[in-house]
Amino acid sequence: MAKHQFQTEVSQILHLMIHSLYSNKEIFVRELVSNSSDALDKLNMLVLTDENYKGVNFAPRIDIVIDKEAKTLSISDTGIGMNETDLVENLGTIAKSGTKAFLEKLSGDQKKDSKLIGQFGVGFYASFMVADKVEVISRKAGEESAYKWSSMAGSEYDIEPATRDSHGTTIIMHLKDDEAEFLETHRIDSIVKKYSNHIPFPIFMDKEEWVAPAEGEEKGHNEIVNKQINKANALWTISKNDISDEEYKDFYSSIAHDSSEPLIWMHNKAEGALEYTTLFYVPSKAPMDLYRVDYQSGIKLYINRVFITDDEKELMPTYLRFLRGVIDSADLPLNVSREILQSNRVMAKIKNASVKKVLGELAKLAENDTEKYDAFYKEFGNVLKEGLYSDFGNREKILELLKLNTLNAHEPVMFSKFVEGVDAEKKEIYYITAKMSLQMLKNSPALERFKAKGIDVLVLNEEIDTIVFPMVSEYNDYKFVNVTDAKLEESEEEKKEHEEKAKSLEGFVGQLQNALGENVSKVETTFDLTESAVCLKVDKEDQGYMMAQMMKQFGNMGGDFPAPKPILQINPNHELIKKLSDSADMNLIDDAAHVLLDQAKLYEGETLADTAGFIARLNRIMAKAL
Ligand SMILES: Nc1ncnc2c1ncn2[C@@H]1O[C@H](COP(=O)(O)OP(=O)(O)OP(=O)(O)O)[C@@H](O)[C@H]1O
Repeated sequence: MAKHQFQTEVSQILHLMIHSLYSNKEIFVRELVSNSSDALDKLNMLVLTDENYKGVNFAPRIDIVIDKEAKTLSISDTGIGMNETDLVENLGTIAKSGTKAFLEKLSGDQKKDSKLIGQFGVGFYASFMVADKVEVISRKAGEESAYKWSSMAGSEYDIEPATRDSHGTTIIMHLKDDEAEFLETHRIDSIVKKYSNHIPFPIFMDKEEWVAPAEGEEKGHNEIVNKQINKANALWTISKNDISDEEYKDFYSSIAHDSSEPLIWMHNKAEGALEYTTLFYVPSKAPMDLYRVDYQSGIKLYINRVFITDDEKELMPTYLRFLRGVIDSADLPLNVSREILQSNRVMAKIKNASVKKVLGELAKLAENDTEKYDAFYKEFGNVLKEGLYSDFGNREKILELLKLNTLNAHEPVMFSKFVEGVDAEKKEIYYITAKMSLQMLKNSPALERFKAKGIDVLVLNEEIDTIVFPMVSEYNDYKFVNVTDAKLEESEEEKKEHEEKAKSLEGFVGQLQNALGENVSKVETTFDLTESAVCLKVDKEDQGYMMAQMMKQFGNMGGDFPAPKPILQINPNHELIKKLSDSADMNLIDDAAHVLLDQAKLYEGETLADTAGFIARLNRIMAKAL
């Protein structure tokens, strides 16, 4: 017998299973049956596509055996099985790099919630919630030797040679004394029906059945019969009308390893030139790895009911990575490889049509059920926005699904609703974007001229907004215009008045410019402000700005690159500017120029490089006023 040490993360998970999790323990059955089903899926594919497995007998079944005397519950399958190396790699380590990070992030309450187990991908270890000792006897298809893995949790496990008549795996759980409920046939029967009714393979168990008295007999009797206890029909192959909501929800739980109800599902059968079925679910809560690069894909690909992969992120675009479900098509070759999948025309067509379908269903939801849509948007709205730059073809549809804050509205509004209010002749969608609080952004001086004219503006304050919206230039025949670039109409009279005023201030502008020197690219008058004295504008002709934009496109979001010099705009109608421009005190003008520039920077959410200088200048100005 060879002793092995668990990888540290496995020990931590086992500790969690044993000491913290106590709600909803029954899901260990779902996890083990799901592993068996995966093992059968894998063998099925190999037998159909790999010469080396041609001789292997594929007789798919899962057997559950209860032994009340020994207090054991066993789950067996005739799947691919594991050899010694597989046992070490699969049941002694955790391959997924995200798992440790999740573990560290879990709060105390979350640690007690076994709903999260599936998300860790630690399904097998759930057996230790109910068992103090677990044995796994397995033989890999096509190999002669069998092995027994056994562990009582803690930090180590054993592997020794064993015997098994044919390929497959048996998990034997020695149940803890207070887990006797899992030795009751009816309990296991109902758990299987709840979570595993629609896995595509039959599950058998001994059940006691009443046999009526035969002729000549007085009394009937109970008999033990080995029976199939699940329906074993792949749910997505059944007609929509024959599936109840409960069945849809239970199937979701079994494929997504999530015990919360899904928010919505979309079941679609395409017939015609291309035949395929899709069943997609939107979870009600974001999976924990949603924002990790190594997130797990939630879509399983089947070809004519034969499982192909659940590890292909290209099946659906990344901005829809929250979807869970199944794609099944009869029009793909069974021995499809990852490379073929990615360049396969049939797959591309299925993907395109599926994306359109999902976006369409989401649009319907937005229209018909605001409450549900809001729940969806809260969890996945920001992920959806990623599609604005990654899925050019569907940009319009994605925009229509967004719910955004605007200058004039108190609550986020649907983008299409916002567009209805946009000037139908000018067709310009104005937006402002910066990562800061919504209130602060709404107070930006750049919005003052829009406030004065009552024009609504999209106020986009999420980090993702600052990345994607500058790349969105159009929506149908509307143009996206950053507020700083917007040219709002002014009358001939206004124009003349502005020109005159600007001319009269030329000298003062020059003084400010001299005072500020290298700190600005220039100073100019603006009539766009109503309340503020000054504001900053980026100089798009500035080389530094162009460089920063280029860096952004190459993925370095501005990084260490020096910020381009701003233009300081002054409001000639502001009391302060009026008084200052009349002053002959050059020291005062010098101090005020710097304070005004710092003030404008603070409005932009920037921090000041020279706080002490700012305070000293401010104090000098105040002292003069006293
Ligand atoms: N019955 C089985 N037959 C063959 N291999 C199995 C079986 N049960 C588990 N395994 C192997 O052990 C690995 C670890 O199983 P575990 O349930 O911990 O995670 P997982 O199944 O990979 O993830 P998830 O539970 O999220 O689906 C599996 O990926 C599989 O390779």
